[in-house]
Amino acid sequence: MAVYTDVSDEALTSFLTDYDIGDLVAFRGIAEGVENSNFQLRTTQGDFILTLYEKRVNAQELPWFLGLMQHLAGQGVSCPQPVAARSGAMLNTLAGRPAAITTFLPGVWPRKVKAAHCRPLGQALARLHAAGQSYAPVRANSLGPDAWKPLLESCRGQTDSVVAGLEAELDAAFDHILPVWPGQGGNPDLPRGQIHADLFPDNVFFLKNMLSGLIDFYFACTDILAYDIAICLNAWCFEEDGSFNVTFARQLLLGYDDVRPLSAQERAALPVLARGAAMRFLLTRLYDWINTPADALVTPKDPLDYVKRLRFHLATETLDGYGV
Ligand SMILES: Nc1ncnc2c1ncn2[C@@H]1O[C@H](COP(=O)(O)OP(=O)(O)OP(=O)(O)O)[C@@H](O)[C@H]1O
Ligand SMILES: N[C@@H](CCO)C(=O)O
Repeated sequence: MAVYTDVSDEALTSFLTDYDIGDLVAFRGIAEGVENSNFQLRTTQGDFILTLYEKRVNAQELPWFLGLMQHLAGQGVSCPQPVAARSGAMLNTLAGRPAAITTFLPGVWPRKVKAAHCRPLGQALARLHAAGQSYAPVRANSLGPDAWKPLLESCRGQTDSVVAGLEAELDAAFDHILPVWPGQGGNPDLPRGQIHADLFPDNVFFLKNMLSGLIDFYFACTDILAYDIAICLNAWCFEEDGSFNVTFARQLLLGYDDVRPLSAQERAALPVLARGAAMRFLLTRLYDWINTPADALVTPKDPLDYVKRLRFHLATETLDGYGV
């Protein structure tokens, strides 16, 4: 569950007096998610989401995230739109945490991914990338390649508790990613821009088989656009048994091409970007796996799923090898 910070009725009522969103009708914590505390808020004017930002979010970066969401929504991307208080501030404080209210997006995320989800996903991702081009502020990817070795270092000595030999396996895997990473030996000229960087199924809503919106922009950053596709290949195109679903991947790429055709250089970079994406999520899951106390309210996600994905990508040199 993800309500790390309790909000009292009094604190909420006082907080809402700074906003022009009507009177409170209902308020409940949202169990899903692992990063921040989220609450659903119903007022006489409609539904909203209240987010209290927790451990992994750097409060100084929140204006960048909220500004991006506002910009994307203004460009027609269906995503939560920050609601400003009467003072004009989108970011305020509640229960001692930075807090923001955003619009509520109707829809449900797919519990079981189907091929029919993947083309609209690709289209929405490409639209996000296109709309992000006119958002000038830059945020470096704090979980990019420079962060990976330090993350593994912070787990050193405990990594093999996940699976025997994992530490040595990851040390060796770096040699097949970092020296060929775009700009570090690989193609330095791949198009860059604002990327979502965490577009997993639980961040994409569908309504009556149509994609209704994207949420959770708190890992968004300025990076290689095709890296976002590589993240989606990892998050959407593997079966529970660890096998790669070529149909899903084809649909994802077709959808992306519908809106923003990938260049040959971007396609050629996808295998190494997919390795990096698998490494990034493997490492943050590994860190959480090792550092989450057994009695914590949140169940850490299994790093092994991403060990399997990484192994698959390391064994696959070119996009032809993926069958797409
Ligand atoms: N704008 C929104 N409209 C509707 N529901 C939302 C919105 N934002 C968040 N939610 C709900 O809150 C849940 C958790 O949100 P979110 O994914 O942003 O949390 P998180 O803690 O950052 O999680 P994680 O990073 O693990 O995905 C979502 O699954 C969804 O049910
Ligand atoms: N999407 C991430 C967790 C949220 O940051 C994962 O599945 O590891």
